[in-house]
Amino acid sequence: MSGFSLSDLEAIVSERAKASADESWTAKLVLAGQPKAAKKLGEEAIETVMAALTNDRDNLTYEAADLLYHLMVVLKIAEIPLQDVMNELERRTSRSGIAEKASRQDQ
Ligand SMILES: N=c1c2ncn([C@@H]3O[C@H](COP(=O)(O)OP(=O)(O)OP(=O)(O)O)[C@@H](O)[C@H]3O)c2ncn1[C@@H]1O[C@H](COP(=O)(O)O)[C@@H](O)[C@H]1O
Repeated sequence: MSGFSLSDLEAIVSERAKASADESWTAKLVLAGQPKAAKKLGEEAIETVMAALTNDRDNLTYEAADLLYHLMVVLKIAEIPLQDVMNELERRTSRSGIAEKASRQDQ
């Protein structure tokens, strides 16, 4: 497959958000608003967890794609650019997750 990226998906979601809700799932979710989109994200998260627990690689791959797509829609509705999330992830590369958790427990 190609080098399709989350950034490409963000651009698609942004474009399709402007389409008619009759012909676009993205537009339908955006029109319905964050409560509906976030609920859908939660459902996809649960389906992803179930797929992980059943050791079904194909299903986990499929559900992870659903999850990432719905996360992009939720970020779009919240007007949070993917780059902001990447910046936060980049900021975290300076220390391990274990060290970060320990520093919060010190507080
Ligand atoms: N990546 C996706 C994507 N992943 C999932 N979905 C839709 O999300 C919806 C999920 O609804 P459901 O929960 O009913 O589906 P489900 O999870 O299979 O349901 P179960 O049977 O598992 O309960 C379905 O309509 C899927 O088609 C997506 N819809 C759109 N995209 C991307 O967004 C683009 C624009 O899509 P539209 O906005 O629909 O034009 C597409 O070309 C894709 O690139």
